[in-house]
Amino acid sequence: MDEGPYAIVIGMMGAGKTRVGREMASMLGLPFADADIEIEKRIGCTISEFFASDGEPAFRDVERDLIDDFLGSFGGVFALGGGAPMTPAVQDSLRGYVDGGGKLVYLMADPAEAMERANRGGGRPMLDGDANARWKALYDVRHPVYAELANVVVRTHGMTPQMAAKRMIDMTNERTVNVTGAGIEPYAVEIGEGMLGQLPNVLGDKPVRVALIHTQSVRRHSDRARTILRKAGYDVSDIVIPDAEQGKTIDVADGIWQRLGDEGFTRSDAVVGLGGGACTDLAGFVAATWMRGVRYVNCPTSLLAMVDASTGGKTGINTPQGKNLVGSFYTPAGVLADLRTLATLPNDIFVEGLGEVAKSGFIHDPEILAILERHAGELRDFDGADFLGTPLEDTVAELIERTVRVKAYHVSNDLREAGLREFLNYGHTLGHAIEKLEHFRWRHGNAVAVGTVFAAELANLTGHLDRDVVEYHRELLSSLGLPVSWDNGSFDDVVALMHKDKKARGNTLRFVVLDSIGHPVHLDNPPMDAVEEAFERIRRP
Ligand SMILES: NC(=O)c1ccc[n+]([C@@H]2O[C@H](COP(=O)([O-])OP(=O)(O)OC[C@H]3O[C@@H](n4cnc5c(N)ncnc54)[C@H](O)[C@@H]3O)[C@@H](O)[C@H]2O)c1
Ligand SMILES: O=C(O)C(=O)C[C@@H](O)[C@H](O)[C@H](O)COP(=O)(O)O
Repeated sequence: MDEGPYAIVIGMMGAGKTRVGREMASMLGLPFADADIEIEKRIGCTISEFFASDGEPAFRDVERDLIDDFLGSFGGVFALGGGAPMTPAVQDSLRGYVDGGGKLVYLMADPAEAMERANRGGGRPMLDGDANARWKALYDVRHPVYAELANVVVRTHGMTPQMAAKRMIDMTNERTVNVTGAGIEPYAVEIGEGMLGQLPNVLGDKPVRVALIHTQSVRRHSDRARTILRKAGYDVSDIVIPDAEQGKTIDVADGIWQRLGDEGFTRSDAVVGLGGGACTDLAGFVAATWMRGVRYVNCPTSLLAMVDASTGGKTGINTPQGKNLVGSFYTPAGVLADLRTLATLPNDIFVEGLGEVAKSGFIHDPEILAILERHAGELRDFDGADFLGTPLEDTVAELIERTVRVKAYHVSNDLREAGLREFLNYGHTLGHAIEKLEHFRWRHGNAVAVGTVFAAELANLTGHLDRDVVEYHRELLSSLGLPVSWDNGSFDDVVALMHKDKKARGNTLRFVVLDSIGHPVHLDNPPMDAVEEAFERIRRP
């Protein structure tokens, strides 16, 4: 969300909207505004006086106008009066705010505490008479409306204002995408700071032993996960695998099967994969195969794993012949994308992940492309050490959520890749060949980026795509620091590898190309001279 309040706080009188909202704003270094205070400035008297002179309907009109003004122009934390969300026009505005990515926080205090605070000092026209009875009656009417409108609910019982503000910040950073569909046990992809803390909730109480599979490079995060798991009472086996594609092999899987056997892992035990996409692919493969399938949770720590690899249940390993040639569709019990892990992610690996983000924009969500365009410079200069708590974190969280939504849409409708899901493979037909020919020294997201330019060229040569969209691929990807050309292999070698692509059928090569942005189509068996010419075009820098 680029414009409008960072967060809007709603809730009952006395819930602490002003106190906690102000605290939250100050922690974030943002301005704070309270609608009631702003209204008093606008009407030139107290709200009680205005109620007495003009009545509640006139007050609600002023309130509605002011809220609309602030929705369009105020960038901080905005607390509304308790009755504001009851006005239908305000409800419409708040729904629009949430639909546009806004965070509408329902601050829920303990009723006794809230009543006591609401009564303190008087001056609340809505509580005239028996204040507690009035508060309760209002609560009965307002609570369902608040709960329906808000996309974040924060319970503050027993918390200091500082604790509640911190909780609001953590919760407003959380985003959830649900994956459902035929053949899928529904699960959630939870995105936000501190998500690793949810591991015990997602694993549940059936597993006694948990295999925590990770690489050395994410030790800091796996240490945290191990502590969380041990505190929750699990018997944790810490399993370190070789980094990146070296971990996606049958030998590594075999080593883990041996350990699981030696350590008495049963069918009710579980696997946690914590790391980049290579690690989550391997961990998922182990989970899918151990005793024909045990529960597993993915904790992606790279951008690419957060936006793509951790969701959808494609698990697998490479073989000497090619990429991901052995594996299964096996759905995780949950995905916890803890943004804190990005603090250690090197710049080049973050940028690589943007390749899959852009792919999802090209095939399905043009708003992703618009966000990438608007923030290209900041994204290209990503520095994990200086990332958390910045506006860039919010941008990245939105990109992750949107990209996971694209993935969830395709996976939910076609888990086993009978057709629709193949669109997620945009750019991969050449991309996987490049990775293999480069002996995996080229990163996956970089290879996919070049692969999307190749697919765009092929679409242009076969009459699907206008030239300017091909050039748009090059411009956008280059602006993000991604490669758009590759010249380190022969056409014959590339074609031989393309025949091993999982979209190929018999001797037929199959590609995903675009008709226009957001409209992918299948392209089966295109003329080989067009494939070769598209390849020639991506060889030129
Ligand atoms: N299953 C799927 O649907 C799917 C989708 C896309 C990609 N993939 C697979 O994912 C892999 C690519 O994923 P990737 O780009 O994450 O590569 P990767 O797993 O090789 O990770 C990249 C590097 O970053 C390191 N790293 C990861 N998180 C880190 C962190 N927070 N701090 C420091 N270092 C960190 C890793 O150890 C590794 O060295 C490929 O094998 C690809 O085939 C699978
Ligand atoms: O989830 C999918 O389906 C994808 O194709 C997502 C791809 O981005 C991803 O790289 C996937 O691992 C490729 O799968 P493969 O079947 O082509 O090996």
